[in-house]
Amino acid sequence: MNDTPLEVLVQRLDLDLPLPSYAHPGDAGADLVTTVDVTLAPGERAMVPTGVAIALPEGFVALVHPRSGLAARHGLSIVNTPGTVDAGYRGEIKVMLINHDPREPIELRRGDRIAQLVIQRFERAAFVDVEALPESVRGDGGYGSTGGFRSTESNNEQE
Ligand SMILES: O=c1ccn([C@H]2C[C@H](O)[C@@H](COP(=O)(O)OP(=O)(O)OP(=O)(O)O)O2)c(=O)[nH]1
Ligand SMILES: [Mg+2]
Repeated sequence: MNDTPLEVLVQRLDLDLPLPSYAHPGDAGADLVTTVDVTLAPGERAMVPTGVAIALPEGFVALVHPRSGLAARHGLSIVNTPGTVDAGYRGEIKVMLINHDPREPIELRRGDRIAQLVIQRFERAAFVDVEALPESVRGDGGYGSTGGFRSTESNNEQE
């Protein structure tokens, strides 16, 4: 891993709240907080503001990922996980939270860490229109073609 961090400009739209921050050295995700109190009923979703806008360098994307602890403990996730923040986006980063718990509401307080931002390089593709694709070993097998949980399981109706 490159030791020099990538410089990302952050505009704090709420100066009482912190910049995105990594909990440990080497972490991939920098935590984002909510600027508002919000309660999510079971099954409910909400677009939650984080109080930050960023300017990514060209060729980078920021992905908004759920936090696994909140998912495991409370069933909190993100509807469009991972959310995609484009390099050209200058608006506030928002997180489309969802409460997957069937029974318990989730109460979030302003300043709570609700999601994490992972910054990555990406490739831009030139999409080339062709009539046929090169062959591959997998071919068009998918959607469980290799079996289920155990590799011994029968995997399709042809067997
Ligand atoms: O979790 C997210 C996902 C997206 N965005 C912002 C940044 C992103 O650059 C913009 C557009 O996101 P996306 O391309 O995923 O949404 P879309 O429905 O395709 O909207 P658009 O037509 O604006 O591209 O919304 C967020 O703040 N949080
Ligand atoms: Mg889009």
